[in-house]
Amino acid sequence: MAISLGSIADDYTGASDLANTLTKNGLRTVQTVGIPDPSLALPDVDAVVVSLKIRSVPASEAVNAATEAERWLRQQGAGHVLYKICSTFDSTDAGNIGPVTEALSEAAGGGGVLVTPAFPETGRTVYLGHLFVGGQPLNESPLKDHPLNPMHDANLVRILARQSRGAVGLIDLAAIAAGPAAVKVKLDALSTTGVTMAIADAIFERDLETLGEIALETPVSTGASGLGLGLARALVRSGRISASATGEDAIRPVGGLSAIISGSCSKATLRQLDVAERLMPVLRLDPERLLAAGPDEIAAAISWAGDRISAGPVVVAASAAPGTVSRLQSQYGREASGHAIETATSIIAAELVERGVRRLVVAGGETSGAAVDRLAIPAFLIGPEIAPGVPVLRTVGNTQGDMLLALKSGNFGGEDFFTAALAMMR
Ligand SMILES: Nc1ncnc2c1ncn2[C@@H]1O[C@H](COP(=O)(O)OP(=O)(O)OP(=O)(O)O)[C@@H](O)[C@H]1O
Ligand SMILES: O=C(O)[C@@H](O)C(=O)CO
Repeated sequence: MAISLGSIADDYTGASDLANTLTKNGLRTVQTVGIPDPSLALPDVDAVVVSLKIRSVPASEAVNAATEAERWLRQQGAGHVLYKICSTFDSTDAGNIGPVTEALSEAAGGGGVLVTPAFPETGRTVYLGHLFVGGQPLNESPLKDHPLNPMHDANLVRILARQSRGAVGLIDLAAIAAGPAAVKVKLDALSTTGVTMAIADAIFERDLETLGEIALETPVSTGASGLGLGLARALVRSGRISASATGEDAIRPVGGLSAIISGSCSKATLRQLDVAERLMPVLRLDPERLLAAGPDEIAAAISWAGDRISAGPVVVAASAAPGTVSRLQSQYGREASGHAIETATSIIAAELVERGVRRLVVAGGETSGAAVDRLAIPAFLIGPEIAPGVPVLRTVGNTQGDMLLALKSGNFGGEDFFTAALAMMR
């Protein structure tokens, strides 16, 4: 297998979002969970997205995991490696976007790296280095209340500079509108002044097509699904790939029971849970009790779900509104509470799979990572799209047999997302 494009995703929902975009743009794509064991038979594909869980870990850990994945992707033939970050630039002043991007670039011999989280299909645009989420600057959007990385600055040049060793520049919309040659001139000019990473503006898909063409000439880029779209279209335009992917094969029915697990506290997920409550049984976990009386609260949730699940899908959610989340965090600490809740939701997910769940929806990037790790699923084939950024996934090499999953990024999906997902997972 020689692949054309490699990607390292900093969380699992982000990986499936990117894999969805690559598939929609014609690239046969597989999503692996970490670096796959050599014994895992992967299908013949154009692109591999390695899912890591490195968005909220210490920077040195993220750098080590990402550089190891980069080495493996190069061994598979990847000429270009995209570091997939969140379209809302989820990170803190300690990292990890800057440190990982710099490490990947150094491993590939250096040179200026294009960085853009723009993903216009989901309302993420970048103008003069400022990230907008829908109509709001990042720091006024719901991301200001994110449980793990509250975003209080919309200026990506500033944010990236705070977490990086090298200088950060800007490639503005004027350069991008002038086409690939102008972007290349600007990137080269910035590199000669010592800039190692350049935030690139992008508002429309055509901007990302321009960026994709130039990124493909470099060994490494950093961005969200929008840049993936640009790279995929550039590969197809160049004739290196024949755009044959459809995703239909991945959606063959698996049967079994179905369940939804949510640890996402994003505004979109909270609304989706309210809507689901009218249609199916929803258990709201008590996070306070989860932290104080962990195993008992987990056992009670498993028993509640076990009593209902043969009659239809059930939802188990730790999700709460920003005020409740910050009260819990001030009592137990941000990382400790997040980690304890992820552990609880992943145990509940695994127990439900033990009891026959084969169709599983998980909401939240960290929550999905913890659940998929506990289930020890090695890889996914990418099926059709449920909502922008969220495909149906079919397990590859899963010891429990074939399962269908949907890993939903917190802010993605319409208010009926959960029923829409289950309707596509038979
Ligand atoms: N009630 C709660 N109080 C405090 N933290 C919570 C609560 N419920 C869930 N969490 C934690 O909040 C974090 C939510 O992060 P997660 O990445 O899963 O969702 P998200 O941020 O909405 O999704 P994404 O990263 O895909 O946008 C997790 O660490 C989870 O354990
Ligand atoms: O890019 C996005 O917004 C998502 O794929 C994601 O990474 C959220 O966790």
